[in-house]
Amino acid sequence: MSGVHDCVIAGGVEVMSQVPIGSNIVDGFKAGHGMPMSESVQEKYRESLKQFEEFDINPTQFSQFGGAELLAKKYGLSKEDLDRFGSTSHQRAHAATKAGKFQAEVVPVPVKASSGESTGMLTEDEGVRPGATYEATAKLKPLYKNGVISPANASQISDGASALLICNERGLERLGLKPRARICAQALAGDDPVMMLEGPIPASKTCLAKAGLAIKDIDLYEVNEAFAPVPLAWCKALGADFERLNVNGGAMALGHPLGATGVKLMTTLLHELERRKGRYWSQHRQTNPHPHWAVASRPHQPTHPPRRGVVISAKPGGRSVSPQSGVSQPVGSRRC
Ligand SMILES: CC(=O)SCCNC(=O)CCNC(=O)[C@H](O)C(C)(C)COP(=O)(O)OP(=O)(O)OC[C@H]1O[C@@H](n2cnc3c(N)ncnc32)[C@H](O)[C@@H]1OP(=O)(O)O
Repeated sequence: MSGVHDCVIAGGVEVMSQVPIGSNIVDGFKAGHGMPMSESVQEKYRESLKQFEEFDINPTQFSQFGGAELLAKKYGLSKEDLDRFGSTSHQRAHAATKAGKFQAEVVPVPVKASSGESTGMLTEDEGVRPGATYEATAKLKPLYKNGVISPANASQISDGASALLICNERGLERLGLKPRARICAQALAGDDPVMMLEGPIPASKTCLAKAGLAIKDIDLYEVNEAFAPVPLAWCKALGADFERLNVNGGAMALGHPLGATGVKLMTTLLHELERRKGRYWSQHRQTNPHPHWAVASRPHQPTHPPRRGVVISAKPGGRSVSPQSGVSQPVGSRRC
């Protein structure tokens, strides 16, 4: 809001089935606008990009898939670690769906067949595999030579939408609303653009310092499962408790409709924290090509439950190639 607006609707709509990740790069290239990774940028990171050779990944490109492989290697995460987490994500998402935990936060979507005929309402996220087991995920081959990333430990390509109203005190007064949560601190961090997926770690450390909190103070955390190594590396680096991480499953099961994911995570966290009568939650995601973001919040008095759309699984149509840049904010200290 940056001191400009009193009320802001944050959210996003993503139709990855029609507009795959990286489409703007592909279309821009076809239109003669070149590629985002110029030769000078590639030259700057030439030595670092050589790390991709081990996985037979084109070393002239910055790839999130490559970044996920590098992250797993750096944090000593095996394919078994990632696959176990992948199946846990499905099991947790299935248990939460079955228990009706998402009902209050999901806006059912009317569905039409391609013939135009109405086929009813879609009320649940589509990507969850009720019978997911480690044994089944372990059978999937890695996408790259010497790699550990497979479809079962990467986020799903999905369609989805979400929205959230954020106000300052004046905005709340004007609209006559009681808030459900207060944002205590936020942080952005830029990080290694080749590894690229490690950014939630410095962003989280800055955010905790700004909030005057330690990781042990946080009751629940959501770290986006863009790829399984992202939350697992984050957990190791922060000394966080796995049992408080993505407790209702994450993007490996529920999908990652890019522009909608941030608000979806916040909505799910708020509902779960209220159920548990917890105090603080934190949320982290890598937002290539933007800086990585972390936010610590705590609940306020509940009024109207926030809602989100269902996440609809879709077949992938493209691969992503994203650079990432950004700045770290200065660390101030404030107790929430
Ligand atoms: C900034 C950021 O946030 S970065 C993150 C951005 N997001 C991304 O980049 C998306 C990453 N994910 C992807 O690109 C895709 O999901 C991929 C490439 C990993 C996989 O794509 P696909 O191969 O089309 O996936 P698909 O869903 O068909 O699964 C492949 C196979 O694995 C099987 N499978 C997938 N998950 C599981 C599972 N948990 N258990 C058992 N089998 C599984 C599928 O059934 C399928 O089997 P089949 O070939 O016999 O039908």
